Amino acid sequence: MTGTPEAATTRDGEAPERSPPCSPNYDLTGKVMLLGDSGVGKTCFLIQFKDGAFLSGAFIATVGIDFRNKVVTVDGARVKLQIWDTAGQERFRSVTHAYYRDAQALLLLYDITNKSSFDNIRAWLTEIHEYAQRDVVIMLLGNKADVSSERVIRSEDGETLAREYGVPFMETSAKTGMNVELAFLAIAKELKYRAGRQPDEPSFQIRDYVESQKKRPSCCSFV
Ligand SMILES: Nc1nc2c(ncn2[C@@H]2O[C@H](COP(=O)(O)OP(=O)(O)OP(=O)(O)O)[C@@H](O)[C@H]2O)c(=O)[nH]1
Repeated sequence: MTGTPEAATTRDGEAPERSPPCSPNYDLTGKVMLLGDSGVGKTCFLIQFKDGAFLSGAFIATVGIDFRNKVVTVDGARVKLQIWDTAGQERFRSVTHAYYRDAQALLLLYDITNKSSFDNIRAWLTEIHEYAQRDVVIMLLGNKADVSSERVIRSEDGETLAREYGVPFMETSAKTGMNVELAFLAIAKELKYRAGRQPDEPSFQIRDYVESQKKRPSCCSFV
Protein backbone atom coordinates (compact mmCIF):
# COMPACT_ATOMS: atom_id res chain seq x y z
CA MET A 1 0.00 0.00 0.00
CA THR A 2 1.36 3.49 -0.77
CA GLY A 3 0.72 6.60 1.32
CA THR A 4 -1.77 7.15 4.10
CA PRO A 5 -5.24 5.88 3.28
CA GLU A 6 -7.93 8.54 2.82
CA ALA A 7 -10.70 6.84 4.77
CA ALA A 8 -10.05 8.40 8.22
CA THR A 9 -12.93 10.01 10.06
CA THR A 10 -12.52 13.43 11.67
CA ARG A 11 -14.15 14.79 14.78
CA ASP A 12 -13.31 18.43 14.09
CA GLY A 13 -13.90 18.45 10.36
CA GLU A 14 -10.18 19.00 9.92
CA ALA A 15 -8.43 17.62 6.86
CA PRO A 16 -5.38 15.40 7.33
CA GLU A 17 -2.17 17.31 6.63
CA ARG A 18 -0.94 16.82 3.09
CA SER A 19 0.60 20.25 2.40
CA PRO A 20 4.30 21.11 2.37
CA PRO A 21 5.95 21.26 5.80
CA CYS A 22 5.83 25.09 6.08
CA SER A 23 2.85 27.44 6.35
CA PRO A 24 2.23 30.84 7.96
CA ASN A 25 0.70 29.19 11.04
CA TYR A 26 3.43 26.73 11.93
CA ASP A 27 7.03 25.97 11.14
CA LEU A 28 6.90 22.19 10.84
CA THR A 29 4.47 19.31 11.12
CA GLY A 30 4.72 15.87 12.65
CA LYS A 31 2.47 12.82 12.54
CA VAL A 32 2.04 11.10 15.87
CA MET A 33 0.11 7.86 16.45
CA LEU A 34 -1.39 6.61 19.69
CA LEU A 35 -1.12 2.83 20.00
CA GLY A 36 -1.97 0.23 22.62
CA ASP A 37 -4.66 -2.23 23.65
CA SER A 38 -8.31 -1.28 23.66
CA GLY A 39 -9.29 0.58 26.82
CA VAL A 40 -5.81 1.80 27.88
CA GLY A 41 -6.97 5.38 27.44
CA LYS A 42 -5.68 6.54 24.04
CA THR A 43 -8.75 8.61 23.15
CA CYS A 44 -8.89 10.17 26.63
CA PHE A 45 -5.17 10.95 26.40
CA LEU A 46 -5.69 12.80 23.12
CA ILE A 47 -8.76 14.70 24.37
CA GLN A 48 -6.90 15.72 27.53
CA PHE A 49 -4.07 17.12 25.43
CA LYS A 50 -6.27 18.80 22.85
CA ASP A 51 -9.07 20.15 25.06
CA GLY A 52 -7.79 19.83 28.64
CA ALA A 53 -10.79 17.68 29.53
CA PHE A 54 -11.33 14.12 30.68
CA LEU A 55 -13.94 11.96 28.97
CA SER A 56 -15.64 10.18 31.85
CA GLY A 57 -18.64 7.90 31.61
CA ALA A 58 -19.25 4.88 29.43
CA PHE A 59 -16.28 3.61 27.47
CA ILE A 60 -16.87 3.92 23.72
CA ALA A 61 -14.23 2.05 21.74
CA THR A 62 -12.69 3.84 18.79
CA VAL A 63 -13.71 2.46 15.40
CA GLY A 64 -10.85 2.44 12.91
CA ILE A 65 -8.84 5.63 13.23
CA ASP A 66 -9.41 9.31 14.01
CA PHE A 67 -7.17 12.36 14.29
CA ARG A 68 -6.80 15.80 15.85
CA ASN A 69 -4.34 18.63 15.15
CA LYS A 70 -2.65 20.80 17.74
CA VAL A 71 0.12 23.35 17.36
CA VAL A 72 2.66 23.54 20.17
CA THR A 73 5.58 25.94 20.49
CA VAL A 74 8.91 24.47 21.48
CA ASP A 75 12.20 26.39 21.57
CA GLY A 76 10.67 29.14 19.44
CA ALA A 77 9.33 26.79 16.75
CA ARG A 78 5.64 26.15 16.11
CA VAL A 79 5.16 22.43 15.57
CA LYS A 80 1.84 21.23 14.22
CA LEU A 81 1.20 17.79 15.62
CA GLN A 82 -1.26 15.70 13.67
CA ILE A 83 -2.25 13.06 16.18
CA TRP A 84 -3.86 9.84 15.05
CA ASP A 85 -5.94 7.95 17.58
CA THR A 86 -6.11 4.29 16.60
CA ALA A 87 -8.56 1.59 17.64
CA GLY A 88 -6.92 -0.89 20.01
CA GLN A 89 -9.24 -3.73 19.12
CA GLU A 90 -7.61 -6.56 17.17
CA ARG A 91 -10.20 -6.44 14.37
CA PHE A 92 -9.04 -2.95 13.31
CA ARG A 93 -5.35 -3.82 13.26
CA SER A 94 -5.08 -4.16 9.48
CA VAL A 95 -6.60 -0.68 9.07
CA THR A 96 -4.16 0.96 11.45
CA HIS A 97 -1.09 -0.82 10.05
CA ALA A 98 -1.48 1.23 6.90
CA TYR A 99 -0.91 4.44 8.85
CA TYR A 100 2.32 3.45 10.62
CA ARG A 101 4.60 4.21 7.71
CA ASP A 102 3.90 7.96 7.63
CA ALA A 103 4.20 8.42 11.38
CA GLN A 104 7.23 10.21 12.80
CA ALA A 105 6.36 9.37 16.41
CA LEU A 106 4.42 6.68 18.26
CA LEU A 107 3.03 6.93 21.77
CA LEU A 108 2.57 3.36 23.01
CA LEU A 109 0.23 3.12 25.99
CA TYR A 110 -0.56 0.42 28.51
CA ASP A 111 -2.84 0.62 31.54
CA ILE A 112 -1.09 0.25 34.91
CA THR A 113 -4.24 -1.49 36.25
CA ASN A 114 -4.36 -4.05 33.40
CA LYS A 115 -1.60 -6.68 33.22
CA SER A 116 -2.42 -7.98 29.75
CA SER A 117 -2.16 -4.47 28.30
CA PHE A 118 1.42 -4.38 29.66
CA ASP A 119 2.22 -7.94 28.55
CA ASN A 120 1.09 -7.04 25.03
CA ILE A 121 3.58 -4.18 24.72
CA ARG A 122 6.21 -6.53 23.27
CA ALA A 123 3.77 -7.60 20.55
CA TRP A 124 3.01 -3.94 19.81
CA LEU A 125 6.74 -3.23 19.49
CA THR A 126 7.09 -6.16 17.09
CA GLU A 127 4.31 -4.68 14.94
CA ILE A 128 5.94 -1.26 15.11
CA HIS A 129 9.24 -2.65 13.91
CA GLU A 130 7.44 -4.41 11.06
CA TYR A 131 5.32 -1.51 9.82
CA ALA A 132 6.82 1.81 10.99
CA GLN A 133 9.79 3.80 9.75
CA ARG A 134 13.11 2.66 11.20
CA ASP A 135 13.82 6.01 12.84
CA VAL A 136 10.33 6.53 14.27
CA VAL A 137 10.34 8.08 17.76
CA ILE A 138 8.72 5.71 20.26
CA MET A 139 7.62 6.56 23.79
CA LEU A 140 6.22 4.06 26.30
CA LEU A 141 3.48 5.38 28.60
CA GLY A 142 1.91 3.68 31.62
CA ASN A 143 -1.50 5.35 31.73
CA LYS A 144 -4.15 5.59 34.50
CA ALA A 145 -1.50 6.38 37.12
CA ASP A 146 -4.23 8.15 39.11
CA VAL A 147 -5.78 4.76 40.00
CA SER A 148 -3.08 3.76 42.48
CA SER A 149 -5.38 1.42 44.42
CA GLU A 150 -5.80 -0.83 41.37
CA ARG A 151 -2.21 -0.73 40.20
CA VAL A 152 -0.87 -4.13 39.05
CA ILE A 153 2.17 -2.95 37.07
CA ARG A 154 4.98 -1.32 39.03
CA SER A 155 6.59 1.79 37.66
CA GLU A 156 9.95 -0.04 37.71
CA ASP A 157 8.56 -2.69 35.37
CA GLY A 158 7.66 -0.02 32.82
CA GLU A 159 11.09 1.53 33.23
CA THR A 160 12.85 -1.80 32.77
CA LEU A 161 10.92 -2.62 29.61
CA ALA A 162 11.52 0.85 28.18
CA ARG A 163 15.24 0.58 28.92
CA GLU A 164 15.37 -2.79 27.17
CA TYR A 165 13.98 -1.20 23.99
CA GLY A 166 15.88 2.08 24.42
CA VAL A 167 12.77 4.25 24.54
CA PRO A 168 11.68 7.00 26.96
CA PHE A 169 9.11 6.06 29.59
CA MET A 170 6.76 7.76 31.99
CA GLU A 171 3.53 7.12 33.80
CA THR A 172 0.62 9.34 32.82
CA SER A 173 -2.98 10.08 33.65
CA ALA A 174 -5.45 11.14 31.02
CA LYS A 175 -7.76 11.88 33.94
CA THR A 176 -5.59 14.33 35.92
CA GLY A 177 -3.44 15.37 32.94
CA MET A 178 -0.23 14.17 34.61
CA ASN A 179 2.60 14.12 32.02
CA VAL A 180 0.15 14.29 29.09
CA GLU A 181 1.42 17.58 27.68
CA LEU A 182 5.00 16.60 28.43
CA ALA A 183 4.69 13.51 26.21
CA PHE A 184 3.69 15.61 23.21
CA LEU A 185 6.15 18.42 23.97
CA ALA A 186 9.01 15.92 24.13
CA ILE A 187 7.95 14.51 20.76
CA ALA A 188 7.68 18.03 19.29
CA LYS A 189 11.16 18.92 20.58
CA GLU A 190 12.61 15.76 19.06
CA LEU A 191 10.95 16.47 15.71
CA LYS A 192 12.13 20.08 15.75
CA TYR A 193 15.64 18.95 16.57
CA ARG A 194 15.60 16.41 13.74
CA ALA A 195 14.21 18.97 11.26
CA GLY A 196 17.18 21.25 11.51
CA ARG A 197 19.77 21.33 14.20
CA GLN A 198 21.88 24.49 14.26
CA PRO A 199 25.64 23.85 14.47
CA ASP A 200 25.89 25.60 17.86
CA GLU A 201 22.79 23.88 19.25
CA PRO A 202 23.42 21.10 21.80
CA SER A 203 22.02 17.69 20.85
CA PHE A 204 18.58 16.84 22.22
CA GLN A 205 18.30 13.60 24.18
CA ILE A 206 14.62 12.78 24.48
CA ARG A 207 15.10 10.16 27.22
CA ASP A 208 17.12 12.56 29.39
CA TYR A 209 14.57 15.30 28.79
CA VAL A 210 11.66 13.08 29.82
CA GLU A 211 13.52 11.84 32.90
CA SER A 212 14.27 15.39 34.00
CA GLN A 213 10.77 16.72 33.43
CA LYS A 214 8.37 13.91 34.28
CA LYS A 215 6.18 13.93 37.37
CA ARG A 216 5.90 10.77 39.41
CA PRO A 217 2.59 9.70 40.95
CA SER A 218 2.47 11.22 44.46
CA CYS A 219 1.30 7.94 45.93
CA CYS A 220 2.56 4.63 44.51
CA SER A 221 1.36 1.32 45.81
CA PHE A 222 3.81 -1.33 44.71
CA VAL A 223 2.73 -4.90 44.22
N1 LIG B 1 -8.96 6.64 35.94
C1 LIG B 1 -8.62 6.79 34.66
N2 LIG B 1 -9.43 6.31 33.69
C2 LIG B 1 -9.04 6.48 32.40
C3 LIG B 1 -7.83 7.10 32.04
N3 LIG B 1 -7.73 7.11 30.70
C4 LIG B 1 -8.82 6.51 30.25
N4 LIG B 1 -9.63 6.12 31.24
C5 LIG B 1 -10.90 5.38 31.13
O1 LIG B 1 -10.60 4.16 30.46
C6 LIG B 1 -11.64 3.83 29.53
C7 LIG B 1 -11.07 3.64 28.14
O2 LIG B 1 -10.57 4.88 27.66
P1 LIG B 1 -10.40 5.19 26.09
O3 LIG B 1 -9.62 6.46 25.97
O4 LIG B 1 -11.69 5.15 25.38
O5 LIG B 1 -9.52 3.93 25.64
P2 LIG B 1 -8.87 3.63 24.20
O6 LIG B 1 -7.47 3.16 24.45
O7 LIG B 1 -9.02 4.81 23.30
O8 LIG B 1 -9.74 2.41 23.68
P3 LIG B 1 -9.99 1.93 22.13
O9 LIG B 1 -10.60 3.10 21.44
O10 LIG B 1 -10.91 0.75 22.20
O11 LIG B 1 -8.66 1.56 21.58
C8 LIG B 1 -12.69 4.95 29.66
O12 LIG B 1 -13.72 4.51 30.53
C9 LIG B 1 -11.91 6.11 30.26
O13 LIG B 1 -12.76 6.96 31.03
C10 LIG B 1 -6.97 7.59 33.11
O14 LIG B 1 -5.88 8.13 32.91
N5 LIG B 1 -7.42 7.39 34.38
